[in-house]
Amino acid sequence: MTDVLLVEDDLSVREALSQTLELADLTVATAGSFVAAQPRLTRDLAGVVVSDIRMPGRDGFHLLAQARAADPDLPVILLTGEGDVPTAVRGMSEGAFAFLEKPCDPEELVATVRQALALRRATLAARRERGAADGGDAAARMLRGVSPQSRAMRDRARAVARGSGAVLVHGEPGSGTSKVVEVIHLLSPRATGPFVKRSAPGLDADALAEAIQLAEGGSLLIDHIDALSPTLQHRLPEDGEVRLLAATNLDPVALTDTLDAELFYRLDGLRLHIPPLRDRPGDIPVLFRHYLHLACEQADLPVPDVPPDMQARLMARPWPGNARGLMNHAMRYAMGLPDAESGDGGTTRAGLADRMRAVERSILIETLTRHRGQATLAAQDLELPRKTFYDKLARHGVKPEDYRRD
Ligand SMILES: Nc1ncnc2c1ncn2[C@@H]1O[C@H](COP(=O)(O)OP(=O)(O)OP(=O)(O)O)[C@@H](O)[C@H]1O
Repeated sequence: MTDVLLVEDDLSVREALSQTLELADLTVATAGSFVAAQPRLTRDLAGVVVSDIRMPGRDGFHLLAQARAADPDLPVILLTGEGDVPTAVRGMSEGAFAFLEKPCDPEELVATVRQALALRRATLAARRERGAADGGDAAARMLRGVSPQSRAMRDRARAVARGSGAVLVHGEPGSGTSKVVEVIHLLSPRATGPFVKRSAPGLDADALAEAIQLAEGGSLLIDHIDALSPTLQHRLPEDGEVRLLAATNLDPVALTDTLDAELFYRLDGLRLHIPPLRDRPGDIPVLFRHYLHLACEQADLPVPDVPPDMQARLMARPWPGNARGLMNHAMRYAMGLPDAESGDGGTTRAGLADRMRAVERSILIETLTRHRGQATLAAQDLELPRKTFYDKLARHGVKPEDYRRD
């Protein structure tokens, strides 16, 4: 398998670069021209491309265009003469992954290639995953991610679902704890029974009793179990009619402070941990693209390109809000809004009117979703007269009944 396809017409430079890469344990295939490289530029190429710009005949820009035509996600690193800023700017605007000046600093070359390769591997794994997800189970369909951690998490969810005792899912805020709990229910023999979800903060005895009744034959999720009052901890369902599934954003060790020992050990029997997104960067491009597609679909906007260098930057960020933070970021990107976290100017793909329209549409949908499709409540929430609200819905082709949940 090739890690790097190196395209360089000068034999001595080609050999020197090859050696640098091979010393870093990278597998290199070489080509002396565009024509020699062309047949290898395919969607399946498991490596990345490093190419000189100035070559007799078709140059590095032709090669970049050819690579992007074969696969827009294929990272291409271009090499140019010292101080050639206009060429570098052109290369980046045409979608190069990175630009390096010759003679290359070996460390910088290797680091850039490794970064591009990590992205390439994540892209190819995501494609395989997408192929496998069609027709897969709830874990494959609902829990996106191609990292080994995500695979292990899906397997663990399947194993936990087969059990019958209470379950504890823990992970940082926004990492997907409630989503994973839902998947566990859907994979369990109780999948045909109800799935009832209640959040511990603010839950009182009557509401809990009602939830237990509703969940008969199915599962009850108590989200943020750490906030459940001591009295209610004794009123949770016993194993039997209702399966208790709990989620928390705390470390289980901290739960011993707030949970009754008996409940703690009951939950401790089947535990599942969701690693933070920063520990599984391979999942970032997949999740980002997934949410970008959803956001564009919702706002009725064309799906923008996600250039490889942007994907690499996303992978390098710490994502304190985990999957939820990434999802918000994808929504903002879809609408061409500035990036709140990195402070850059964002994109200006759509004109102001289009972006305002997209924002309005997404606020209408979000409000309707929150009020479970009840137009009157949504209109009140947005402080709009009913008629104005309905006019806006009609203009955006949004139907309240699509958001109704009973
Ligand atoms: N692996 C994943 N694939 C697809 N979507 C995911 C994944 N993990 C999380 N999400 C999405 O991220 C968002 C946050 O997930 P969820 O609400 O389950 O997080 P949480 O840990 O319960 O957060 P909190 O406890 O802060 O409310 C949801 O919209 C969820 O669908």
